[in-house]
Amino acid sequence: MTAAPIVVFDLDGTLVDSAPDIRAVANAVLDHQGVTPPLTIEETHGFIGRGTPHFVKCMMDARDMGNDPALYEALHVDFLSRYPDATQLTVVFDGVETALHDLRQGGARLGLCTNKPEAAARALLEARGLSDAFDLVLGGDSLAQRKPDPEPLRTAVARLGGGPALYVGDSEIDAETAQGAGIPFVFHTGGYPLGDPARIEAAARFDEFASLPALLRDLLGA
Ligand SMILES: O=C(O)COP(=O)(O)O
Ligand SMILES: [Mg+2]
Repeated sequence: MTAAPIVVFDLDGTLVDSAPDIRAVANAVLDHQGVTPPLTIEETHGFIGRGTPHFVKCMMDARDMGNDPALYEALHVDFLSRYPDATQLTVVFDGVETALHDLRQGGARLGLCTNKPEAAARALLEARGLSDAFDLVLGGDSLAQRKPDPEPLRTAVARLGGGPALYVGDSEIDAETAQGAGIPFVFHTGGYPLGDPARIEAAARFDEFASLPALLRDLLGA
């Protein structure tokens, strides 16, 4: 019997538009320090993708807050403490639930491999009724390495039992991660790509979740 296919998803910008919640967390942290002006949504989009340590550094740079390690640490701790409660402004992209359901019905094992901290990722899945959709969740702080290091994706696939796998993401970080892990990358073009989307190499690209199950089945030859 051949192994059931594995599909691993990124979270922010791939399954959900979470930038408004991430922006709200950042602005609560800035406000607590008395720093203005708040981050714009465009700035927020540009800082998402490499996890919270990178986000907080970008935020400090953008508001000329210097690079004192103690201040960075305090801001990061504050950011992490607020993050799991920030779920109200996040919108699940149209068709995600149905696509995940279809894939499971077709026998796929589904994983989540995000740079969002695991507690915040699990809280968001819970708040949006998506917890049961995944057999495995790895966050940016679940392992010693985070994306674009391929280790979290490799680990996700191994823990899901190994075999044919695809990675679905929205940024050059995800493309690099998939390439490093030797897993075909499927590019959701409606997220936070960071670099020029035209330069992101992918086995396939999509912007409508309704088309995803058939696209993935084609790629998997299933
Ligand atoms: O938290 C981030 O910076 C990005 O999260 P993602 O890996 O789900 O896109
Ligand atoms: Mg993403």
